[in-house]
Amino acid sequence: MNASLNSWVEEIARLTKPDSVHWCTGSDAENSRLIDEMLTTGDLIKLNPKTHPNCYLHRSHPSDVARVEHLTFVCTRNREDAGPNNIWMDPAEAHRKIDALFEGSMRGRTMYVIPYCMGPIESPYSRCGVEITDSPYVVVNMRIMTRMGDAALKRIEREGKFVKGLHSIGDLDPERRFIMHFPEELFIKSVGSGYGGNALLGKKCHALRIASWQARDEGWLAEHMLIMGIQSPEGQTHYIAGAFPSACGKTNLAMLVPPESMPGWKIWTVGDDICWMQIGKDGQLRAINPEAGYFGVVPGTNRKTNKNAYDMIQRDTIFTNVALTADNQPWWEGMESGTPALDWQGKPYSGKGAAAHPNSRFTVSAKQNPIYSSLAEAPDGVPISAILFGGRRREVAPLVYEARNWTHGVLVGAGMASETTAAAVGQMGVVRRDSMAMKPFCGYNFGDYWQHWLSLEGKTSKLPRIFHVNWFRQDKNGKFMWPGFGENLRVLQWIANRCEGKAGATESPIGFVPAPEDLNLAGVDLDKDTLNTLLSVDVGAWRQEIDAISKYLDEFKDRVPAKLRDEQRTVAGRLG
Ligand SMILES: Nc1nc2c(ncn2[C@@H]2O[C@H](COP(=O)(O)OP(=O)(O)OP(=O)(O)O)[C@@H](O)[C@H]2O)c(=O)[nH]1
Ligand SMILES: O=C([O-])CC(=O)C(=O)O
Ligand SMILES: [Mn+2]
Repeated sequence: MNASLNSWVEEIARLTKPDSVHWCTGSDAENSRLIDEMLTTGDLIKLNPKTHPNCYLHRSHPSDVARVEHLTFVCTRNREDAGPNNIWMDPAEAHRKIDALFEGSMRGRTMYVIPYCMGPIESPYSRCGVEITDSPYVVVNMRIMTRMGDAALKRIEREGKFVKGLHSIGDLDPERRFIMHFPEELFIKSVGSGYGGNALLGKKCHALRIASWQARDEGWLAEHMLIMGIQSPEGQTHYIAGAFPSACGKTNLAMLVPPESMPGWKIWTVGDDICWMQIGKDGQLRAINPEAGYFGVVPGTNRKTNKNAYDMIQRDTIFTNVALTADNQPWWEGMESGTPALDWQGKPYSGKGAAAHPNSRFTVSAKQNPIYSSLAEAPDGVPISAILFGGRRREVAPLVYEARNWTHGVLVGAGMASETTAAAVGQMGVVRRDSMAMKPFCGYNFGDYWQHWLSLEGKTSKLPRIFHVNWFRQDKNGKFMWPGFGENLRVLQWIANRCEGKAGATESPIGFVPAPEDLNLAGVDLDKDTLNTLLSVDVGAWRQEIDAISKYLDEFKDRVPAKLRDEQRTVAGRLG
């Protein structure tokens, strides 16, 4: 047994005073026992076993349904290292403040010790952690989302190094809720929330906030990206990584079903949320998915929009905050069948408002995905041909454009903006800058992060091409102009062809945009005017956009790389 791990666990037990300590093995028997206990306490509700075998519903506290960015801290010795993109607290003060809430917080409860590995156990790109929690819901979710238990513990004992995560649900009072990160200590402390992004510490806290810090030090990237393979009818596969903000389409794109009018195309999912990339021995940027499951947005999922996701959540799935039908089946908005009887809080559904919470989620093993890539567990990951940046923009951003080069692509990512969603507490639908979809997740100063991205160019000549996409442009009536979902493959086809030098494009001040004839639109229902709008670059609007990006960069003062500043001026110059 690893001595430092042991003494840390003992120290935490002295602080939190649980009734008992349980080291999780990850076994089926352990999982069944925890589920049975939660059925007894009411933490889980068994769903209809005829329609949804081994499926459970968890209802979280109504004040605890999403990530809480205003309560999420990055605690570095030097304030500037956390940057204006994070809320900072002095590490000593943060420890003091949060430890007071951990004092005796596990009294009457079991303390679970969860050794986990982010990434395939055998991959040199993977990293391990140990989460201590008093929530059995966290344990059963971590078992799906990570490689948890004995195999991870073995790797931790071998390596000696691991990220520490301490979590307690506390009393769920938002006044006593904090998600704190100590990147210099590889330590996470989270109290007062049981919601996924705040409580499954392997996910956002470790695999993004702490890992982004480690990645900068070690020369790799930890990103909020999906990873997918697109196979052409000729059998050529390109792997693409895509950064879209929370609830902006990563899961759906990663599991895309090709439209009937594109026979022979195949899609393979590698990951739907987090992507770790390193420059491989071959000079290619290679990606692994550090997760083992999906913690996905439920509303909107149906047989037409995302058949792969819909099919896989019919069994062995944990649902959080969905509605229920009269015969105990899960129900949500956009499901397109069935009727809700109880809303997500378990109250009789009144017919007013949403029955399922807009940020209700499913937790399911990646192994249940019918198109899970055969290379998803490859220790060396997959080679990335293209990186996509995208967001929800009802205006301004065209359907797709390609950056001129790496530096321009980094500016495109840095300047990204998107409308806020239900994935985090706060106002919805407000456009905000969300660099590389990492605004809530980068564990250090964005200025340094952009510099890190720029620096990759000096390390290999085989970097992927960079594109920006937007499926969310709206017409005057607020209707999405692009059909989205499976039809997004048409844009991916153009992107794959660009990577092979096979597709045409028109040069615009913001980059290369396809002309209508450059896209394969056979079989898609889209009128000419709509298509022209989707592919147009409104120079006036873009002048305002680049001004806004310039002001945004100003916030990062002297940490903004000069090269990024120059690039922004070049684009401004092109816009006139
Ligand atoms: N109109 C339209 N909606 C989409 C499209 N793709 C996804 N959505 C909707 O956007 C919402 C969120 O999509 P997800 O794919 O779950 O988002 P995500 O980026 O994986 O989100 P996180 O898990 O929060 O990081 C769902 O309600 C989808 O139905 C699209 O191409 N067009
Ligand atoms: O973190 C979560 O709980 C879910 C998620 O993927 C996100 O918000 O981006
Ligand atoms: Mn996410």
